[in-house]
Amino acid sequence: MSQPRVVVHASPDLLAAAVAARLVTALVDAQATTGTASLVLTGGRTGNAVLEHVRDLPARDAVDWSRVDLYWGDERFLPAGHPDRNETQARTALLDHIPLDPARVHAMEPSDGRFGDNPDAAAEAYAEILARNAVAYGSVPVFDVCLLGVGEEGHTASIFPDSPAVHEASRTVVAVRDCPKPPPTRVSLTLPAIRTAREVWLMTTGESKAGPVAQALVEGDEVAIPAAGARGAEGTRWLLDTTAAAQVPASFLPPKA
Ligand SMILES: O=C1O[C@H](COP(=O)(O)O)[C@@H](O)[C@H](O)[C@H]1O
Repeated sequence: MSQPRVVVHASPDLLAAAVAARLVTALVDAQATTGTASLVLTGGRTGNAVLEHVRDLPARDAVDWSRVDLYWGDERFLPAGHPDRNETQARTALLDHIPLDPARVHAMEPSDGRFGDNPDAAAEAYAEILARNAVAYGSVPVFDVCLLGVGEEGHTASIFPDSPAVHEASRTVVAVRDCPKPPPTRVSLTLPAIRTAREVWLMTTGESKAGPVAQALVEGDEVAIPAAGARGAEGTRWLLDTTAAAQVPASFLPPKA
C-alpha cells in the first residue's frame, strides 16, 4: 500500500478546481492506457464541488465519458431521487451533463428499489455488481481513482469510527446502521475494497476536519479514524484546504522554499 502524500490548496474552491483538473487528467491517462477508466464517486460537499468544477471545465471533453465506469463509495439508503442521496447529488452536479453510457453507471440500490427497505440485500447486490465487473479472479473492478470525503469524526465512505464496517475484513460492501451522521442507514464499500483502488484521493476542507486529518496521518489508527485506512495500491493523496491542513505536522508537507 502507498504512503499518503498531502497537497494543500488556499481555499475550498481552489481545492475543488484543482482536484477537478487532476481528475480529468487521470481519466484521460487511464483511457490512453487501457481504453477505459473506472471512477469511484463520493458524496459530501467537497466531492460535489469537485464534480461541479469538472462540469464547467472545457477539458472535460478530453474524456470519453461513454467509456467511463462509475461506482459509488457509499450511499445514503433513501428512496430513489431523494435529494440527500449521493447519486442524486452527483447527477445534478455532473452526471446529467455528460454523455455517459447508462449501463456503466453503477449506482447503489435505493430504499424503495428491488430489495425494498433491506440495506443488507442492497449491499449484497452491489457486491455482485462489483464482482461481475472484476477482472480475473478479483472481487472488485480495477478502480483507477477512488474519491473519498472525510467526516468530522474521521469517517470515510460510510465507515464510521469503531463501527462493524471498520472491522470488516472479507466483504467488499456492507450495510451500515445507526450512523452518527444522518441518515442513519447507508451502504458502503469496505476498507479492503477501497484499498484495491490504484489511487485513493481523500478530499476535505474546513476547520472541523483539521483534527481527524492530522490524527489519521500521524497515528494511522483506522478504527479510531477510518479515513486513515483508506490507502491506494499505487497512490494515496490527501487533498486539503489550508484550514483542514492546519494541524498536519510539517513533516507531511513540502519544504518551504
Ligand atoms: O455523509 C457523507 O459524508 C462524507 C463527508 O461529507 P462532507 O460534506 O463533510 O465533505 C462523505 O464522504 C460521504 O460520502 C457521505 O455519504
